[in-house]
Amino acid sequence: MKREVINIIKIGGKTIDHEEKLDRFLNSFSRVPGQKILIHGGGILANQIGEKMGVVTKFHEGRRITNAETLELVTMVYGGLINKKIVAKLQSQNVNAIGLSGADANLLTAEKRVVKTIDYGFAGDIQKVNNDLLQNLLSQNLTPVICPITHDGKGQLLNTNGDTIAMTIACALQSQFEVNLWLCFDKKGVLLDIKDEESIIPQLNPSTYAELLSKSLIHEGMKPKLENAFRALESGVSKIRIGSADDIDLAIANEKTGTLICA
Ligand SMILES: Nc1ncnc2c1ncn2[C@@H]1O[C@H](COP(=O)(O)OP(=O)(O)O)[C@@H](O)[C@H]1O
Ligand SMILES: CC(=O)N[C@@H](CCC(=O)OP(=O)(O)O)C(=O)O
Repeated sequence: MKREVINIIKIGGKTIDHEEKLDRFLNSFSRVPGQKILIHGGGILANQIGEKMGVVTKFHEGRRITNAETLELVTMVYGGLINKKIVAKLQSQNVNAIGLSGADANLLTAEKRVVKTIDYGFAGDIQKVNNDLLQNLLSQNLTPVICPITHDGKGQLLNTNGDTIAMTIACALQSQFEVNLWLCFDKKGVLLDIKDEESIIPQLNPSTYAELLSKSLIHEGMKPKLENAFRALESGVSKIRIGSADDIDLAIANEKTGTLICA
């Protein structure tokens, strides 16, 4: 039986931070046909508001080290300001969006990350996705808009990378849907030379990815993005692309755009 297509799209901080870019993207998103889910980050705005509040956070390999104060900041910024702003903008485009964190209706249960080498603080690794909830919302024509805050089921909120949330939801839904996962960011794709915006790599497979890593051509936020993209591929997600939020129209129209992640 042919499975229904679902588009799972993630946008990052540099789109959210730019009002015009965000509006342009949401306009395109509102035209994406069929079932869809939007996952957003917001790292840049969290940094900016944090600076005003005197909360400065550190990163390790593209992931935020989240102490108690930072957790309060990101909960307010991701779960409050950004999530509600996006939902309101989508409502104005006649998309019946519903804003959620991982704690809402137990959408995403996570465990505090424990690694020997570094203390990430209140960073969460996702354990479980509430598939039934997502299916339920989608069947009522609601469009989930998910922020990068999860919970441990014992009252503790956790901060989880937005790309990781998109990947995990894509993997969880791929047994029921034909999943298209789009990780959108500020460049037109994964670049061979970060200084050359046109040096887009059209396709990446595990061996070309390993080569880029060995040549140190993947830095900062691109690391978790690609780690997540390849994990989705291993789990059988059918189509994964990394590209610009400006090109989502092209991507949905099946035009070749950005970087395709393939086996
Ligand atoms: N090879 C690469 N190709 C493209 N971008 C890269 C590459 N290596 C590092 N980057 C950086 O990764 C950034 C994307 O990560 P990030 O800022 O975390 O995105 P987002 O917030 O949208 O998830 C790009 O803006 C770029 O500065
Ligand atoms: C643990 C962790 O790193 N969480 C991320 C969540 C936000 C995010 O993913 O934002 P972008 O998509 O804009 O980068 C953070 O706080 O930066």
